[in-house]
Amino acid sequence: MKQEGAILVVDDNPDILIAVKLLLKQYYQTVITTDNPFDIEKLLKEQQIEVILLDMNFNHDAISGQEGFYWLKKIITQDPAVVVVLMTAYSDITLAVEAIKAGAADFIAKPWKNEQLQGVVAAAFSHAKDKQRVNKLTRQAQGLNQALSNQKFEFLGQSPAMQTVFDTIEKAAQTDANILLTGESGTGKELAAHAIHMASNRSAHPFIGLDMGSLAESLFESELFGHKKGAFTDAKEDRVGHFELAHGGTLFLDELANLPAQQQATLLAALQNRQVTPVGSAKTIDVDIRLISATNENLPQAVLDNRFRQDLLYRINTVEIRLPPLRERIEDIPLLTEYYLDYFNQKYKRALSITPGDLELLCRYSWPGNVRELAHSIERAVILSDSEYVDIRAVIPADACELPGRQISEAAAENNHSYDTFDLEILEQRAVRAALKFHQGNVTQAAKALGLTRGAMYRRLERYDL
Ligand SMILES: Nc1ncnc2c1ncn2[C@@H]1O[C@H](COP(=O)(O)OP(=O)(O)OP(=O)(O)O)[C@@H](O)[C@H]1O
Repeated sequence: MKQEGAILVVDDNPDILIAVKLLLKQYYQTVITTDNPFDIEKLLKEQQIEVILLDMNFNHDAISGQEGFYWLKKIITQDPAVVVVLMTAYSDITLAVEAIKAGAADFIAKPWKNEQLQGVVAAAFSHAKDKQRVNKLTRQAQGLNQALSNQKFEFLGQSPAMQTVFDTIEKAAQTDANILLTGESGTGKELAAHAIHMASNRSAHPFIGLDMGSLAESLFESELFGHKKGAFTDAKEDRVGHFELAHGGTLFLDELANLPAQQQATLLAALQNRQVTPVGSAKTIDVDIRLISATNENLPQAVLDNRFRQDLLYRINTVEIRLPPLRERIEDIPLLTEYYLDYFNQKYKRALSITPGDLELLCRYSWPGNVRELAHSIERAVILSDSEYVDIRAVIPADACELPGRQISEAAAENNHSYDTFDLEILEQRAVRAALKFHQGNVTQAAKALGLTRGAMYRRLERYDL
């Protein structure tokens, strides 16, 4: 079987070109030849070339090898990943050393034995593959660092609605299916995307997110597919696109509902072909990604309104997961409150608690900004508090505090405990411990909260060895 990849042979002698081609095409998929070194630049732009066999003298009678050095430098500047082997009829050891110092991988003297040429080309090829691998890894690592530096929270929930979400995530994560996450802003779509990635067999590879909503139209292709240096005025360096960064891993495209028609078509083509072409390059790059998309819009409606391509919707929503708004799962509010109170207590070096009355307020409020708003409200409350308790009234809208209340949300309170036992003695012991913790060891207050006299409380402390 022939090895994948391409070799370019550049020599002004047509007999040599024919001889090398006949030999190498038995082993390599693509062997290109040219007698004109001015073709090199164009050929390198048009396709991926791993190895170049380069003559050192192109003018008749030239023997210094200077031309070979000139073209060698040009090639290395244009594509540092290409491996160059220099050839000359007038070999001498000094030239060989100089060529290698100038960046050639090897040097071969004409006339050569076929086995010798084959050996040198095979070594150059494996060197080229290594270079490509290192290049790709370096570029992925840059993207990874960026992705990892984002602070991520735990993805929590104990309501039945969230249990369904977790179950679907677990099932879908094992497959390579494209997943569409829907739900209002702040319901946790990005956290869900992370959770899917971490539960998948792509978790050792990058998770790369891109917010399409904040992407300037002119940067769309460059951000997604990358660009070559000089492709447009601001392209000062080569840039790796998000598709390529996510190779082997997960690409998360957030807020993709408002893409203009042209960009929808471009995105669809990349997803269908599993290939991208950086701006300013003619070479395509194969990409292996799992796509997770997110939107807070109703995409089927957008299709009916002719704002979103139906074929793109079918491509991205193999599995659809809806993140329910927080007001549909108030059972999650106590758990989330406890988590964020802990988190911000640590962050701001405080030890604040929340009163049952304030927890009730949180459970009654409708949270239009969902969990993000809850987390921000708790952070503000921690920052503003002067006492040992957070003051929720100071951070949620005044009219929300005046709502006729259920007493502390019963659903919330009940679901905050998952019963692994109904043994009353064990439950009582846990309640006593929890009350003590809540009142920071103050026995009188804990007894009052439990509806016990101080005497009854002390008997229980003794019985449970607390
Ligand atoms: N289930 C959850 N558990 C813990 N925190 C959560 C949860 N859901 C959301 N959050 C919090 O809310 C914030 C917003 O979540 P996320 O960015 O995932 O929402 P989103 O649905 O992607 O929002 P948008 O549509 O605005 O991009 C997170 O940073 C996190 O603090």
